[in-house]
Amino acid sequence: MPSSFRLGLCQITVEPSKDINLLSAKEAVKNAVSLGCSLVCLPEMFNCPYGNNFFPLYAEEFPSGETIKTLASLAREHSIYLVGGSIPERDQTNLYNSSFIFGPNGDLLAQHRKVHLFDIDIEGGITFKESDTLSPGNQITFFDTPFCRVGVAICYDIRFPEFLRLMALKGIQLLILPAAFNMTTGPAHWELTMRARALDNQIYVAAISPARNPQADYIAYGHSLVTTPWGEVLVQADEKPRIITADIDLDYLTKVRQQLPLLKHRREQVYCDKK
Ligand SMILES: NC(=O)CC(=O)C(=O)O
Repeated sequence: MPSSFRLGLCQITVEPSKDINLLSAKEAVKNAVSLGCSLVCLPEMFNCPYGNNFFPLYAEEFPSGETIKTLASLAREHSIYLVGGSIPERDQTNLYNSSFIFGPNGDLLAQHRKVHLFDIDIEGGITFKESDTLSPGNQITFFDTPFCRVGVAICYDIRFPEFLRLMALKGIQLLILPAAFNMTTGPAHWELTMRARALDNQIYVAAISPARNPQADYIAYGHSLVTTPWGEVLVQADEKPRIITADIDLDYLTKVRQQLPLLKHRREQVYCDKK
């Protein structure tokens, strides 16, 4: 099993046109591959502006949707693992915020439906209610590669430590998080939350945002980043369209876990004790 590999994060701008978004995604994935990446990731809602008025209009069904077919053929064409950010997915009468993950032969390896819906109302900041149009998923998601076990969650899911701990206990070593924090929560919590989840689970965390688009109703923060199992930021973009890469080193992860054995030192019985 190779002990390191290169990860590519495609921070593309999301426009009102789905066609333009698919072209940007294709171009960015091609560029990430030319930089030597074998696992490539796109942002949350990369084919659709982030808004309840857009989700039903841009939603696609598996496997016939245009974006879904594009992702499968991109993975096959470049022979890569592709975490297809997320898109609005229609399944009968429900809509989900879903990530489709494809392997090097273009087969679907996993699908994650955002579990924690972003229903918030921050005074002087931002109000959003995903549950006006979306339904929640109900499970954790991970898949295996020749390099390591990879977990996938979407944006607000990262704020729930119990959820990430479940994934860590299933053996994930890298979390891929398509995400779109905003101009209120991004500056306050983006880096802190990614570093905290990486540190407490001793995993790599890669969070992929859309580039900041000041014309959008919902303005994404940008700053896609990768953190190490030690809680450091390995690489971070600014707010512009960028491709960033990171070499994920599984020997380093093992060393951190050996020297500071947090997962082994858990006292589950104490945590479950009901007084
Ligand atoms: N957009 C989200 O799902 C989450 C977010 O912006 C935040 O947690 O902050």
